[in-house]
Amino acid sequence: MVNERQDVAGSRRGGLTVADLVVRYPGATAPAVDGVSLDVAPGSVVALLGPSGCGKSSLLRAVAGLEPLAAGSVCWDGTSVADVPVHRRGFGLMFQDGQLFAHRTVGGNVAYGLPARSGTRGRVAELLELVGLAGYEDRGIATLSGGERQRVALARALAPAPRLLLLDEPLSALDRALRERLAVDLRAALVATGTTAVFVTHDQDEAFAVADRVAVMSAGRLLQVDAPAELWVRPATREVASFLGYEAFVPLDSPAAAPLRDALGVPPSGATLALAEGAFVVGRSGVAKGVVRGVSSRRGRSEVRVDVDGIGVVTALGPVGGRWSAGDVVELGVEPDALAVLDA
Ligand SMILES: Nc1ncnc2c1ncn2[C@@H]1O[C@H](COP(=O)(O)OP(=O)(O)OP(=O)(O)O)[C@@H](O)[C@H]1O
Repeated sequence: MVNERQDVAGSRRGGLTVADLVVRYPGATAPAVDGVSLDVAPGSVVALLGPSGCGKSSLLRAVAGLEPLAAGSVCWDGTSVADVPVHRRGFGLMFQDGQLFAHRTVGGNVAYGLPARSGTRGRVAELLELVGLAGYEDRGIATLSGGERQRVALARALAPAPRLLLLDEPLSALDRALRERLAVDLRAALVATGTTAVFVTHDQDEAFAVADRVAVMSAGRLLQVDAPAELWVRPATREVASFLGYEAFVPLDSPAAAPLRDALGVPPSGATLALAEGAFVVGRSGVAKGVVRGVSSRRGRSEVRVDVDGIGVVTALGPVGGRWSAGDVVELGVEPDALAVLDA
């Protein structure tokens, strides 16, 4: 387990500081959040990433003030918010189903939460433009697609310029293509407004697309907190690596790992090498061989399940339109970006 250690200056640091937080539900055998410490710097976006039931929402809700803390603290700019009621914390919330007001127009939804004064129209227009819905003010909520509704929910959440925006799986009800597009737009809107945010998701790609730092959670604890690229290249443990999508693990000093070591330029050691999908590429100048077990296609590219001696069955990528049959022996090249070395 990692925890972001509070240094001596920790209590003076700006933004959100969660320390040793525990959330326990009545009757549950284990705490839902089990001693989590995490800092979110002003203007930065942190994703809480982990499998279903690991405690992401409980942590978010505790920060919002919607769940009582069994232990630990939640501070903003170094001051505890324990005694501050939910609506006074200045934190915004956005959920999977945007919870829009069906009887209000788009503009009416976005304006909700803004003080009634002149200039509201301009601010609403500005926010709608920010989320890619310029000119939607008078549309009824019932006439919008799911993706448009979440864009309105985002505009509404950003409208009062919350000092912290808490987003609980805001894209997970949408289909994959839309989710990928909205994740990019969501990040752009958060960055453009300088919003400090915590974003809950169980989707690695989404976490990587939206956040400056990703906090990987499991069973109520934080396993690793790092920038996306850092996390991908240096997952701290096998559990983190597996959750990120690494699918095979081999000792770095095993004979089967030799071509992979060469591709990475690392010497043999007691460490473990993790292989993600695409670590092997079919047809690229061969440094290894594999036996084809099955072939599928994703976005035109071939995904070839290959059995590599000493490694096992892994997913290699192949060119568009490649044709292989089970039992074929194929030459494999190596893609270093799909490899990571786990410390011993
Ligand atoms: N109101 C509640 N009462 C009792 N137990 C709860 C309650 N809410 C959550 N839990 C339990 O706490 C644990 C963490 O749940 P939580 O919703 O925080 O996980 P999560 O990572 O957000 O999961 P998901 O991605 O499925 O939403 C789970 O074991 C869950 O069953």
